[in-house]
Amino acid sequence: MHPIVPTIPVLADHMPNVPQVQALVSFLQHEAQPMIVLDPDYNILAANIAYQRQFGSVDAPYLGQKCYRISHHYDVPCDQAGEHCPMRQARLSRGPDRVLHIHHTPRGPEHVEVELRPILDAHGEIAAYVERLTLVRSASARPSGAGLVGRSAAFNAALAALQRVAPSMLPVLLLGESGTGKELFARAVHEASDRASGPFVVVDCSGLTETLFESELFGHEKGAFTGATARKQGLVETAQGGTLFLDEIGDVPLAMQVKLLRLIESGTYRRVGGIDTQHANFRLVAATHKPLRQMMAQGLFRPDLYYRISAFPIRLPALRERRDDIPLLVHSFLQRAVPGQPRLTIEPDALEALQRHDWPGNIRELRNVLERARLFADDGKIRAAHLPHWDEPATELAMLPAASGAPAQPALALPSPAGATAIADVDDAAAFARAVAAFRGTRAELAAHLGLSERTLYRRLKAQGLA
Ligand SMILES: Nc1ncnc2c1ncn2[C@@H]1O[C@H](COP(=O)(O)OP(=O)(O)OP(=O)(O)O)[C@@H](O)[C@H]1O
Repeated sequence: MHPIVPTIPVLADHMPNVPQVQALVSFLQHEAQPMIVLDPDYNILAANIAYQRQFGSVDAPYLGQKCYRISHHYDVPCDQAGEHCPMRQARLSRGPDRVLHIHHTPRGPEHVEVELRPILDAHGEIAAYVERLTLVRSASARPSGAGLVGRSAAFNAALAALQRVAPSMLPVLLLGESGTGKELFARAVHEASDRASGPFVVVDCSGLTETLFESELFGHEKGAFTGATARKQGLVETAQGGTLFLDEIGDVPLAMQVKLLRLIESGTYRRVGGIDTQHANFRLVAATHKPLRQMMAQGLFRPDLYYRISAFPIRLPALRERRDDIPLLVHSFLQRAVPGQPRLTIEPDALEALQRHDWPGNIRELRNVLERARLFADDGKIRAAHLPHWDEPATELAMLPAASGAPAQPALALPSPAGATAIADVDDAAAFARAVAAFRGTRAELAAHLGLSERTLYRRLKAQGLA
């Protein structure tokens, strides 16, 4: 029996009579990555086997179709629909262009990296284009039970930057408000890099004293200080061959910043109490919600360290800058069903209310609001009445769902007297202190209530002398 050799589908009538293009089409057949050949008028002339497998669909023939129809369901090229069109760019520069798009695929919308290269004929004219498509697995454009989700322009810009930098060894600096997903992004940088099979080590730089910071990071020798009964491996050593994520780098004490700089510049360090030089091997990702440039001007952050870590800054958008993503995030979180509890759905009025809110606590706050609403959704449907009353004056009671009109609610022992501060006010130090004083519950509950991470809450408490 002869094996069946699949042939590359080609739109023969439209194939340019250019030998290079024809040779290319047969060459592409054996490429592992999905590729198509386009004419200068956006028509798909040929597609390789990998493309057929990943993007082809029997119900939607693509040969002879416009690429923007197939990938975006648009009637006009991407640039006329408000998106970046790589063909337009490649035509202008006569060189390759790369862009991150969301494509319709047989599985639904997916993030795809598109690279387009023009093919020139003997006269130097563009005869065709080759488009290579790479599925981006770092984030989902559909509701997903885990990982990063998003598809708004602001999210896509951050994701495109992540895709660019991940394969390199450049340090990455993630900048964004609390709860915008800095840790999740850092993990995604690691997973999209060559070091994905190595360790991903998180160092929380906040709340660590100088001595603790040094021994946590570099480890210590036996007998280095009272209580050092054995040699301890530091986090830099744990991160060997992987990624070291320095979370809240803006909180590193000045005296430690110089040691951190030395580590990053020389790739070497010494254990506390040790004399041998150790060699580090990690990729650095750092994050902060603090204005590092401003801190630099105030003498609170070393410029040499700043320039070292900020080679590739990525700004993570606040949730209010990516409101289009709220339905997607909501459906993703509702998918993350609690074991033993039925899946929830959300009514349009609730979704609208969520899209109107400003989300000072960002995605973490959204998760918490949904977790709370879950407790009131007796019939499995989240309604606007199950959400906090953001329109009312900022009191703790306004954070409770309405008593009237809402379906019977459990008598939740939700903390707090009226007059305590709600989420929107926590940037104000006095209001924050009042909220803390008025709150009755655990630290974790207080953090959830304020839309802060426990770490951020701890930092704020310490900074204001309330810890
Ligand atoms: N794009 C996203 N898709 C899905 N979940 C997200 C996304 N971004 C953040 N989250 C979720 O939001 C929560 C907060 O994210 P994360 O801890 O990464 O934020 P952060 O910016 O590091 O916060 P902090 O600065 O307070 O530590 C987590 O539960 C995370 O899983």
